[in-house]
Amino acid sequence: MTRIGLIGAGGRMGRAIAQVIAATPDTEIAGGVDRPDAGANEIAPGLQIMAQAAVLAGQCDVLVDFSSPSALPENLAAARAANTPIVIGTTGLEAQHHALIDAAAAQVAVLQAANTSLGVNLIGHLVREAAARLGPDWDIEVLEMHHRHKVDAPSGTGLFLGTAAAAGRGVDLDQVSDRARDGITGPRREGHIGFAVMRGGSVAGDHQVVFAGEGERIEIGHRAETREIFARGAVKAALWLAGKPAGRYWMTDVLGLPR
Ligand SMILES: NC(=O)C1=CN([C@@H]2O[C@H](COP(=O)(O)OP(=O)(O)OC[C@H]3O[C@@H](n4cnc5c(N)ncnc54)[C@H](O)[C@@H]3O)[C@@H](O)[C@H]2O)C=CC1
Ligand SMILES: O=C(O)C1=N[C@H](C(=O)O)C[C@H](O)C1
Repeated sequence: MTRIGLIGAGGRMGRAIAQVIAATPDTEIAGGVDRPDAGANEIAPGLQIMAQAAVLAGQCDVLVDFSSPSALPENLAAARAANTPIVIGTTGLEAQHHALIDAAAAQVAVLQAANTSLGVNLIGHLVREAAARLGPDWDIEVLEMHHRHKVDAPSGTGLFLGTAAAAGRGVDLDQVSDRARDGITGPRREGHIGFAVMRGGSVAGDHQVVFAGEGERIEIGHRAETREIFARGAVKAALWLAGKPAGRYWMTDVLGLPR
């Protein structure tokens, strides 16, 4: 039996993951953590949501964190103190968060993934391949749309796909990223990777990478029809990570895809 501790348990993903755990053999919810003021009381009948990740970390085999970037330092500290592996699905992470993840991964198993679905991780590979094979005269744009409640932009997945495209070209995304265009922008900057963001309704997550050449266009995309696909991937990742030695792992390791 693998006991999973859920951080962000009262949120949309926390609740979706709890449902997948309940339907997965030999897996159970050890408990859940959320902000005391979030208004969520029970993660499942009789299983109270608690406030401290440090307590939960000592009661489970693996932590799964879909909460907020501001919670990450405390969650990583809890994982380290209890020597409990942790899956991080939270997005909106910045350089300082990745530095904390790297430091934690020296001591405990950490898997961070902006998107835990099979489909997105597969297209990440296809995008890198396409970018590597197409010349610099093919302009690359990343488009994404999400539900009206999403708080970070571009999405973690959009940035993951942009990073894959940049890696295919052998460049650093930070050096070539165009995140916002407004007003008299001037012509497109050669070699840059653009991002366009839409928010509205209940969209679970749409992503498209467009390679625009002279007279033709290639589009590699993915549409999430339900957040259950992320929840299934998160549980799969947790079961894979439980018991692993310290290190930084990737969703591609779980899915048997090239890194
Ligand atoms: N990796 C993936 O495949 C996916 C990642 N996400 C990401 O997961 C995160 C959560 O998404 P949703 O569930 O839609 O958001 P949500 O807002 O519904 O849930 C987040 C939960 O975390 C809780 N939380 C916030 N700060 C906390 C803290 N300091 N300690 C404990 N709990 C805290 C909130 O109270 C809330 O209940 C976002 O960053 C989102 O982008 C979402 C879907 C898929
Ligand atoms: O907030 C969401 O909902 C999602 N967030 C992740 C992201 O930022 O890429 C993954 C998925 O697209 C849904």
